[in-house]
Amino acid sequence: MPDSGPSPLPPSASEANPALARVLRGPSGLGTASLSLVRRDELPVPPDPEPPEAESLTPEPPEQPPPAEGRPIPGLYFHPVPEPDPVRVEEVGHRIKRWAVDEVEAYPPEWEDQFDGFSTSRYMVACHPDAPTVEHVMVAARLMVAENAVDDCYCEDHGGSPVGLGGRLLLAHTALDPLHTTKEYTPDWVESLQSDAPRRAYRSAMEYFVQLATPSQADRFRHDMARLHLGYLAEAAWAETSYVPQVWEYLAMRQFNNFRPCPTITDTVGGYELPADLHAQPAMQRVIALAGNATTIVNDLYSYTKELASPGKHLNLPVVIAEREDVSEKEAYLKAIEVHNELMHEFEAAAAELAASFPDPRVLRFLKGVAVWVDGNHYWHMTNTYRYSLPDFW
Ligand SMILES: CC(C)=CCC/C(C)=C(\C)COP(=O)(O)OP(=O)(O)O
Ligand SMILES: [Mg+2]
Repeated sequence: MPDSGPSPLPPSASEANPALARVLRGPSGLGTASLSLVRRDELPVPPDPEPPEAESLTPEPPEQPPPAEGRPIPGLYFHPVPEPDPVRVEEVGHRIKRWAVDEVEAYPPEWEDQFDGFSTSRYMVACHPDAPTVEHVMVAARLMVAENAVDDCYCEDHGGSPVGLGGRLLLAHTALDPLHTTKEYTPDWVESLQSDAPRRAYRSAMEYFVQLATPSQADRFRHDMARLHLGYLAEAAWAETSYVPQVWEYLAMRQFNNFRPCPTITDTVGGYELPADLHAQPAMQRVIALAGNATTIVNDLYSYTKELASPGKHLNLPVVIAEREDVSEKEAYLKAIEVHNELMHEFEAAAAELAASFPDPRVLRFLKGVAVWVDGNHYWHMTNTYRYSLPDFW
């Protein structure tokens, strides 16, 4: 298996937990090379536009973009990641914009700044350093853009609303999980898939995804997307009645309205398969759920000020804790950090336990892929200063 760089854990944590360190290093030894089905491609380095001057023949080191900015939330438990490969970031950036603009018309020209500010390519390259080709990263990038188009256009920022959301989500879900019906009604359904940006994006992103995924990986993804849509519906139902859930109820909703569909495609994007019966093991399901929950509470923390500034009451963990536990905004935010940290520790403990008890190389590589996704997700939130800013609590 290609090593994707240094372990995302600081040495002390890896040393303290050899099973976890092994998970993060990934499988090695006889037979494990075949777990990567495709070799990682290298992008050609573009030629210099000007031939070098005679006096400047001393080779200059290649120019690197400055490291991304952003500061971590004080007290948050996370692992730093290496800066994502800049050549890949640029290439994925070009390709994803071409896809979004030309192939699926995912957004109107006036949203271009927001599309660029989202930095899909940096996000996905950071989360999938073991993808064997740029096209593998693109599969994750298209799905990410499509998922955000649905969230923005149906649920939130760009004209979304809780009213009628169930119908819209169900019809969009058929772009992932096709309708099988009579000849008379099929053309109407096919036409509907082109009728708005979320459906065009879902349909196209899924078409690319199934070309790389096995049938069981595609089915896993459909199931995770149904979970996500269920979470959106609970959030919308509470918004319609102005219900502020209890903290545990909020956490249950956020386990579904969750990043889960992103880390669970790590094997498809990595060019191998975690077989369905291993994916379905209860211990694996717990690891995946904890990883999804930690990554999603990271979003609640980094997007806190953005959501406070948005119209109406936007639920996130600090907001719900403040209201339901009758504490100040700052106390609630600090408690939400503790909730996140406990989820992260539980995730790592569960992953280490599973790795030790089930040292199948595909399980180890998948666990590593999920752990790297968790760290890349934190990196993206921390460095996305276009989108997020920290509250003034320290
Ligand atoms: C990419 C994907 C599967 C997203 C699904 C759920 C989702 C939109 C999030 C977990 C992000 O939460 P939120 O809607 O609060 O996003 P922002 O805070 O607006 O970035
Ligand atoms: Mg948020």
